[in-house]
Amino acid sequence: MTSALPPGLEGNLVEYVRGGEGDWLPFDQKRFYTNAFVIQGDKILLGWKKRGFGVNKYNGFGGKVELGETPAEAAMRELKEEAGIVAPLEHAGSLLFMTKGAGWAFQIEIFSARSYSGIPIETDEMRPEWFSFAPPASGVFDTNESVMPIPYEKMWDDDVYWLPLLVQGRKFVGRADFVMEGDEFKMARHWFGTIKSDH
Ligand SMILES: Nc1nc2c([nH]c(=O)n2[C@H]2C[C@H](O)[C@@H](COP(=O)(O)OP(=O)(O)OP(=O)(O)O)O2)c(=O)[nH]1
Repeated sequence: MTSALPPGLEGNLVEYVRGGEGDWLPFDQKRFYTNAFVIQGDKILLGWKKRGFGVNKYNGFGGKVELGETPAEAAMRELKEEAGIVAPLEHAGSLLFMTKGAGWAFQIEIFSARSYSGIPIETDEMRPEWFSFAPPASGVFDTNESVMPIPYEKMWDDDVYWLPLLVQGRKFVGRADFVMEGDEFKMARHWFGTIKSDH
């Protein structure tokens, strides 16, 4: 399917999902961030963000790319700083994330790994917790399950569109624009694609 890519995205992308309305938000520069997810069997490690941007949401581990670092180096550093573990991270996708009024965009390089060493620990920034991405044998999750399903309702609104691709090992590129509604960020428009050679 051919459709115009949102501003700021490029490459040989095939639309996977889009939604929302209104103009894409304008930006004049990108700032670079990382986010890393560790998978073990049918479980994924998320962290409950205890402070700062995205507080009180579950997310992968990540933050700003510092001067002189590559995104891959920053992703390794942040995973160690925020969860206390080391993992062979591989690039999984890219997300251009905008908030209304900022005037600049977050360029977030997303990484994943299927093994790790060390023991996940709670840090000042994150409380790590395992979640399941496989449906339980019964088809229904009950609250006595020791590992709960991925808590999309407590994550950024766009994650539900690309985290399943990450779990499947399919590379993705997307954009998500957010506006404030009361004291909450709400997604106003989004577009996600997969990379053509991936098909
Ligand atoms: N899953 C997901 N993560 C997002 C979205 N938007 C967004 O900024 N993030 C991530 C990218 C970064 O990992 C994190 C924001 O970085 P941060 O503010 O924690 O950066 P930092 O750790 O360097 O900050 P600090 O320690 O210097 O205070 O949130 C999103 O829509 N979905």
